[in-house]
Amino acid sequence: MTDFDYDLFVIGAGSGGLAASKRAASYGAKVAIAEGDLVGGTCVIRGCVPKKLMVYASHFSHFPHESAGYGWTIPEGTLDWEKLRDAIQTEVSRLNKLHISFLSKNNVELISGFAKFVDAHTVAVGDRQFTAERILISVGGEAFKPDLAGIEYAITSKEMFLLPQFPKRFAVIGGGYIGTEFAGIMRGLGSEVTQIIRDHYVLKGFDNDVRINVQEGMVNHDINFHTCIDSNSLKIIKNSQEHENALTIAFNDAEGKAQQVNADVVLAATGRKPNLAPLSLEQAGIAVVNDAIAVTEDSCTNQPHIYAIGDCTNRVNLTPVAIAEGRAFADTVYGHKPHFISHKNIPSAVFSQPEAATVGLSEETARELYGNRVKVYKTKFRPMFYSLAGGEAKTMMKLIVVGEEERVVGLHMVGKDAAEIIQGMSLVVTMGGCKKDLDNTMAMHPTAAEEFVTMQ
Ligand SMILES: Cc1cc2nc3c(=O)[nH]c(=O)nc-3n(C[C@H](O)[C@H](O)[C@H](O)COP(=O)(O)OP(=O)(O)OC[C@H]3O[C@@H](n4cnc5c(N)ncnc54)[C@H](O)[C@@H]3O)c2cc1C
Ligand SMILES: NC(=O)c1ccc[n+]([C@@H]2O[C@H](COP(=O)([O-])OP(=O)(O)OC[C@H]3O[C@@H](n4cnc5c(N)ncnc54)[C@H](O)[C@@H]3O)[C@@H](O)[C@H]2O)c1
Repeated sequence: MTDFDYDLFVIGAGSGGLAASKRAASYGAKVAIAEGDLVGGTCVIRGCVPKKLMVYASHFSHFPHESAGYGWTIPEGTLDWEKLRDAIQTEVSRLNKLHISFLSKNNVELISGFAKFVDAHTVAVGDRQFTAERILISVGGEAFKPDLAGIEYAITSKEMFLLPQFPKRFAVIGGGYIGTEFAGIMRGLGSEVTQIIRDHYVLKGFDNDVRINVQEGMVNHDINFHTCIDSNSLKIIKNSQEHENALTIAFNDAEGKAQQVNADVVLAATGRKPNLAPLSLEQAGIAVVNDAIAVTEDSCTNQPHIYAIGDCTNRVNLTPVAIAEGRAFADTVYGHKPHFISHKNIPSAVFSQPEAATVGLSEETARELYGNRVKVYKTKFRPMFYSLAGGEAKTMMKLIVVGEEERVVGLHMVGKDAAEIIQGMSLVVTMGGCKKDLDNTMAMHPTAAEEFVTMQ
């Protein structure tokens, strides 16, 4: 028996908080979860799920010309944006209700409202206060907009799902996951798209071949690029109503020459930051480092009974990671099955067009770590689908191996079904497999994935 209202109070019902609260309750803990917005969090409400549905929607525009080579005559279609937007919101709302019902089925009490610390064992939600033996912070992150003139005219990924009108011209600032994914989505849905980035290529931090091949594919889909721009010179100007487009982005290019891009909607996809300001962390004496909650390997903060998981800790900001951290916390603290997750070799996909997926080390990082013990196998080909469909689409696959035994330390792919293929292939890296294990695996023909087991 404790004198607290709850054994565990979870702040934030997103991917991590939902997973942790249900797992802790399954071990018999008395659990409450506070959510200030819609249950489901970034991934379900304004991230992975509605984004992937938009990716699917954007693929249909390729059908008329791709199917022509296969003998079909499918007329060019038109997009009803409001219908798509509302259908996605209906699905989001179904998932929101489903997650609420999962909480109640798992005996987790939902408390609606934003929570903040009163002291190290007390949390306030509105004018109610709750005490708990342990507290888990899983408040996620929010879009970060740089301090540029006119930045208030740019929207963030959150508003992309709720656009009142579909933009004829769309511009995105940023070359990370979100900018690159939305550039592809909006192009596929019919906008004229310009992506404005600070580097030579999108997706900094990924293997260079991935970066180059994604960008080449995007250019082939008629996405305009401004690369190596001077980000200090960026500004967004609101145009008068007579102007063809609502906004103009002005900036200097690499040579210092002034450039302008007109657009109806500008997306600032310039990174995300942990959502800590409303929490009053100082009331509980919780340490923050580089704008994120500082945690140990087992997700414990500097207060031994307060834990933090997911994007608010800024380790690897992906849904499966937040879920795994949440479950590891609950298993360790309430299930007496202590374990923590490894943040190495986490597979990830960018749902750009072409799609990219990766696990393990890039060639550049592998060479830094292992020098000339690194060997690279690489292939680039036109997938069979396009032999009749036409077009320039290519698939690139790359295998990074180390040492005489040729241990596989990295796998990278750009092209159709990259995410589905790399999810399966990631097992080789996790299990410490070698090139010979791939060689000993019989190919499945005709597939694109078979290239990974037949590369010479
Ligand atoms: C556009 C976009 C696309 C993405 N696509 C992918 C993808 O394809 N694959 C992938 O793996 N990841 C993707 N991500 C990342 C993924 O969404 C996050 O990594 C994941 O949601 C993190 O989970 P979390 O539990 O840490 O936080 P969140 O899911 O953000 O949940 C935090 C919750 O806490 C609530 N909250 C915040 N403060 C308080 C408070 N004080 N009191 C009460 N509640 C509070 C918030 O309202 C929110 O519901 C995407 C992100 C974005 C923005
Ligand atoms: N498919 C997925 O798994 C997926 C999809 C979307 C988001 N996410 C997660 O969300 C996180 C955030 O995504 P993101 O794309 O917002 O961030 P990011 O950190 O991946 O990219 C931010 C981009 O903005 C640019 N930038 C930053 N400040 C700028 C400035 N002042 N001027 C011009 N450019 C500037 C950076 O150079 C970079 O290209 C990702 O790191 C990822 O963890 C994952």
